[in-house]
Amino acid sequence: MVPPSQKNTIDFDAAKLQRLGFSSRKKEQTRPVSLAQLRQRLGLELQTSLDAERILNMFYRELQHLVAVDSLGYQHLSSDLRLDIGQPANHSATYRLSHESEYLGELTFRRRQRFSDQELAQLESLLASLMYPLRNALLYRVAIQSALRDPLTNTGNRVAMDQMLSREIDLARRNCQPLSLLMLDIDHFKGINDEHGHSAGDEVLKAVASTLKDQLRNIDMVFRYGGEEFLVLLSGTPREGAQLVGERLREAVQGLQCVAQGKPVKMSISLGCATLEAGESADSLLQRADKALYSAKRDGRNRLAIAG
Ligand SMILES: Nc1nc2c(ncn2[C@@H]2O[C@H](COP(=O)(O)OP(=O)(O)OP(=O)(O)O)[C@@H](O)[C@H]2O)c(=O)[nH]1
Repeated sequence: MVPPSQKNTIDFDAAKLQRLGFSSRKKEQTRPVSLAQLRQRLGLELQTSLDAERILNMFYRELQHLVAVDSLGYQHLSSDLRLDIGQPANHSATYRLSHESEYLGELTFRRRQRFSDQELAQLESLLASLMYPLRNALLYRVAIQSALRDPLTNTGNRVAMDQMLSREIDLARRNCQPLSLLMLDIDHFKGINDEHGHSAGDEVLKAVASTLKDQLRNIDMVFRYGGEEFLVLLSGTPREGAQLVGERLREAVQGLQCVAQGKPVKMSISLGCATLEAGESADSLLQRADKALYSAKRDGRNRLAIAG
């Protein structure tokens, strides 16, 4: 994604923080403050963002005024959030965070020297300032994620695909790297629905999606493009590599053993593969992949065709 022009951008967080007396300059950051002062500062500063990573980074930075720590680790697995700031060290203090029985993740402070009881008490007191901002950030993250995911297959949806595709095209151009995509469609899916029922059809969609995700390194690059159509984005991958990946996906789906109402469900996919050309738009790349998919269908299905 191209960063917004500096000229037209007001960084509200930075502007607000400077007005409140929080400068990002290193010298001022290390000046010691009292626990009460720091809690007040954190109370103001942490509410300036809804981004969990940013909030934890601010917390880590401000924390140094009172208790110097070498690193801060955080994880909230169900939000797929994991963060390590600073340098590893052997002494640690870990806290399981929760608010009104809502789990908010696990936070670990690390340091080369042991923490004294007084320091631990201070850290615990500061954690209270983190609770609400972190909880809001986690809720925001869930909302954003659900807006970008297809709930049935847990792959990216069309909106996510559009965003990711234009970002990947920009990156591929900037870094002079190849970018390929596979457009794939389940063969005779209408027949599966008709013969086994719509809910069996849904199960097939889920099974295919999870096979695609299992076979690929980066699960964020699988999108449900239409009813029974998926799109796989392969960054840094030239045509030959994409062809190999496509064949692997085709074989994996063919090998799936689904059963509906005691009867086996035969499954296969057809794929169209296209690799970004110099100066090509996202629409043109998608169209070429779609055309290739169409010719794979026309030539008998359960096969991969390469775009011209
Ligand atoms: N179960 C289920 N079916 C869906 C969903 N979305 C689309 N479909 C069905 O997918 C079928 C797609 O049928 P077609 O476009 O004719 O394609 P096809 O039968 O796969 O035939 P080919 O692509 O030519 O091999 C339609 O019957 C849709 O109703 C969904 O979310 N769940």
